[in-house]
Amino acid sequence: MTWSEQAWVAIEPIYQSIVAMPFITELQEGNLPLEKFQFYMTQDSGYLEHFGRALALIGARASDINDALAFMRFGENAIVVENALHASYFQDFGIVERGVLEPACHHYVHYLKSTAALDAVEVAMAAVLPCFWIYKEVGNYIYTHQRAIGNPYQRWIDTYAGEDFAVSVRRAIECCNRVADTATDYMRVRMIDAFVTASRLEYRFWDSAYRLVRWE
Ligand SMILES: Cc1ncc(CO)c(N)n1
Ligand SMILES: Cc1ncsc1CCO
Repeated sequence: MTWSEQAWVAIEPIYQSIVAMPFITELQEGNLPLEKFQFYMTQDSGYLEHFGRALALIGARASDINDALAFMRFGENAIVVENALHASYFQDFGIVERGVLEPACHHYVHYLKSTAALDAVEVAMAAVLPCFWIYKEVGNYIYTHQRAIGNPYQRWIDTYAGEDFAVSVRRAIECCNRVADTATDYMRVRMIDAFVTASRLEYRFWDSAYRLVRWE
């Protein structure tokens, strides 16, 4: 099994709980309450900025120059997507400002930034992979299962189900497999652990948006 196949097996139960969660089923049906989507959008805007910074840092630390270039571009794209959210989705969904990073988002971005800064670069690549891969799978899942016509969240679905995003996802998976190929068994295990941790934080991110979890 390749590293990525092994990693996906490790998170399959988490992925199955993600596609079953009300945030996702209601997004798919187009009946997710606006307030929950607005909460998600503001948090995701903060997420994408910090995620972009973490990706650029991984790029700076990558051993292979092509991996460095790939991750710097991912970082750039994440910030471009953030800017697009601000320019259009915020207006479309009546969001005035981003506000603070609430607990789930705060936890996730700081996990990614500290891993990118202080852990082995292979582990950092594995930690950011769920952000690519799970979104792709969820985007595809919603796209193939949706029945609603005129879904207000269609643009979100199209972004992650689209081919541009798929290209980045394949590239990120390929980087992880390549670094895993020459890594020690111990490093490969730490990469899996990081992949699992980030997948749990993906679950939390949606769950907290659904429940509107804010700082006390
Ligand atoms: C929380 C989260 N994870 C992954 C992505 C994919 O970019 C996103 N936009 N938000
Ligand atoms: C993973 C990811 N999410 C938004 S942009 C980006 C990098 C894709 O190039």
